[in-house]
Amino acid sequence: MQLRVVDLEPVAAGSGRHRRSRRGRVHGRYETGAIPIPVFDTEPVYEDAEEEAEAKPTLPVRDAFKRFWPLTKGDRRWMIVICLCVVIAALGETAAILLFSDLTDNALQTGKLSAFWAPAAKWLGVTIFGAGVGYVGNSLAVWVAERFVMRLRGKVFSHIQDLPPDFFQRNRHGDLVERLTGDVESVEHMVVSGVVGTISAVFSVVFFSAAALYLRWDLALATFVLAPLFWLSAKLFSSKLKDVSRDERVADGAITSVVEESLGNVLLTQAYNRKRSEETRLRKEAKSWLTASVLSARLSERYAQLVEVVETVCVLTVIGLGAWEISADRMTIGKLLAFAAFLGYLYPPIRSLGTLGLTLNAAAVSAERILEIVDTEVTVRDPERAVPVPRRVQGYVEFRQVGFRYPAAEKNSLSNVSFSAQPGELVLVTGASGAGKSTVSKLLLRFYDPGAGAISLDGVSLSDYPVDHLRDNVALLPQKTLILHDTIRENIGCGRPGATYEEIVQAAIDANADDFIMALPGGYDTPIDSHTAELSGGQLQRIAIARAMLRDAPVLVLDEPTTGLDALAARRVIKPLRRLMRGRTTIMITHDLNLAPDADRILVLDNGRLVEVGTHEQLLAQQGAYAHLHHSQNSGTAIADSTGAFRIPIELAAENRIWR
Ligand SMILES: Nc1ncnc2c1ncn2[C@@H]1O[C@H](COP(=O)(O)OP(=O)(O)OP(=O)(O)O)[C@@H](O)[C@H]1O
Repeated sequence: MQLRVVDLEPVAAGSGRHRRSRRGRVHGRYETGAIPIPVFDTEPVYEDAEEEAEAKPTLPVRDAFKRFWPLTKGDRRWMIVICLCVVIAALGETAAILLFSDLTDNALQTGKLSAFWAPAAKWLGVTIFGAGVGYVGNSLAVWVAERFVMRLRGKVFSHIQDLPPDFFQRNRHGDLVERLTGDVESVEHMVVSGVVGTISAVFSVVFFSAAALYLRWDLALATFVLAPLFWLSAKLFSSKLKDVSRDERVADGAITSVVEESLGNVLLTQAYNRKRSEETRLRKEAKSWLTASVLSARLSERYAQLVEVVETVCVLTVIGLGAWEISADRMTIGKLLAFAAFLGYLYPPIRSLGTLGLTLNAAAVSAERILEIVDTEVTVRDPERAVPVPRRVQGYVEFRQVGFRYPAAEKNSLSNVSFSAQPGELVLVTGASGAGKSTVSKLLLRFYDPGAGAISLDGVSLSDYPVDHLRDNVALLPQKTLILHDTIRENIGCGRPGATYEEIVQAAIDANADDFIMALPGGYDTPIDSHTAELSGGQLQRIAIARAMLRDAPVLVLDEPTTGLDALAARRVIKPLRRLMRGRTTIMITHDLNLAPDADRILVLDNGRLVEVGTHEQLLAQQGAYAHLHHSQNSGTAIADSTGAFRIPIELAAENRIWR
């Protein structure tokens, strides 16, 4: 009938990848091996060792608790039920021990079997009842704790998806994953398990102390005097364990980083014969990890053994005192055994309460890390009051004196940019690397709102469109081909949820993708991802084009659609792209001036300013920035783009007029 619902001891060592979940864990009756390693195992895996060593929670535990407590709404009644189960189970255990004492004194000592049955039946009854209560309480505790984790993770996940692109540039993905997993669980240790566990520990201590006092108040007082020894042991080891466990986590994080980076750069490693140096890097980090984890294990073991010794000292002291009392005929053997049993129950919750502060501090660090996400403001929201907007826009785009600066940037990325695109027009935005081209696309998709000026679609400010509605009307084909880890069918189908199989196939046919998809053994049901070996970069791009076809948005934003493709692959992509652009307003961000003659208008950006506007012929005639860019490509003086790739000279494509 054990019901120590929650482990109050600090989270076990190891980073998220090596963490052992301790939620819902039930204390063992005489458990001394639960090693309270005071680890803040929720700090960023990727931070510098020095930085990490200094990380301390600056958020008071009480404030952290207040921020997350509202998430228990709806489950608080269950938490009360769990606490009731805890109280009943503690009472049951107390009763069982008293019955055991009764049984020993009345049945065993008197040697009459008839004296056995009544207390034995009561003891069995109490145990069965307690087992039922324990089962209900423990199951409920795990259920409530998991629901809290699910709710908190869902909330943070939902918020994170609305955050602007610069948030993801500032935070490493591995660290965000860690916050959504390990940190969320750590907060649960404070809010749900923490509350239930504290109540559980307090009631256990009260009942077992009361029973011990009832049995023998003088022996009970001796027990209480010895209890601080547990607290002293925890204190003796806590700071050392904290430091060494942090080192372990830092090393663990470093290993993860090396592996992640190495796998991500495997081509570089192989092409430049860096295998040895990568292995050396891993070995170096693995050595630090080994040292730290062995040290941590040794310290933990020493702590566990010390607690064993302390507990044995306490039990022996009490038994010694008891033996003295028995020899003087002031105590029965049954009472002494019952008393020793109470000690076995009493010390674990005392130990838990002693290390409560460490658990809460660890959770407060996690809470801080989660709040950093939750408190990051979503920069774009739906309009507060509904404005009538067309369901499907015509595609008239206008930028009016738009200025924009990224959060925390020192200078504007766009200044005073004005242009317009009529429905069905192709507007090409070009300029040197860093000129602000991609920023135009981010503002059009409303990842950010402009700091100055206005952007409108069909004459309605973008901020007056509900965000989802706007993005239904403006489709983005980004520079990096975005491929889901799913089947080809799903990858195309996500362009328009609910699209039929026939519509998906038609989109693939229009994107010149059907042939190579059907040549795959699994056809449209072939699972793919962005590193899939069966498909080339150009083929993946055509799947992305098919997705955009299916989306059928009146406005299209193409961000460097041929970047990363060789001339042949680029040529294969261009036909379907032209099909996609037909009848839609297209804003094409590109360095590649091969595409310029097709454009109705070309915008040349320089340092965030619009320096030239016109058709290909007009701008060439002007002999300005555009003519210079064009000349660079045309003369073979290849210019490097943001990715360091060099553009093909314009003659290459001009031979075939691939855009025509
Ligand atoms: N998240 C950001 N925070 C601060 N500055 C940024 C951010 N993103 C971009 N910038 C800056 O804004 C300017 C314009 O960037 P943008 O990506 O629009 O240029 P681009 O013309 O598309 O460049 P490229 O051709 O290299 O992709 C650059 O100076 C860039 O450093």
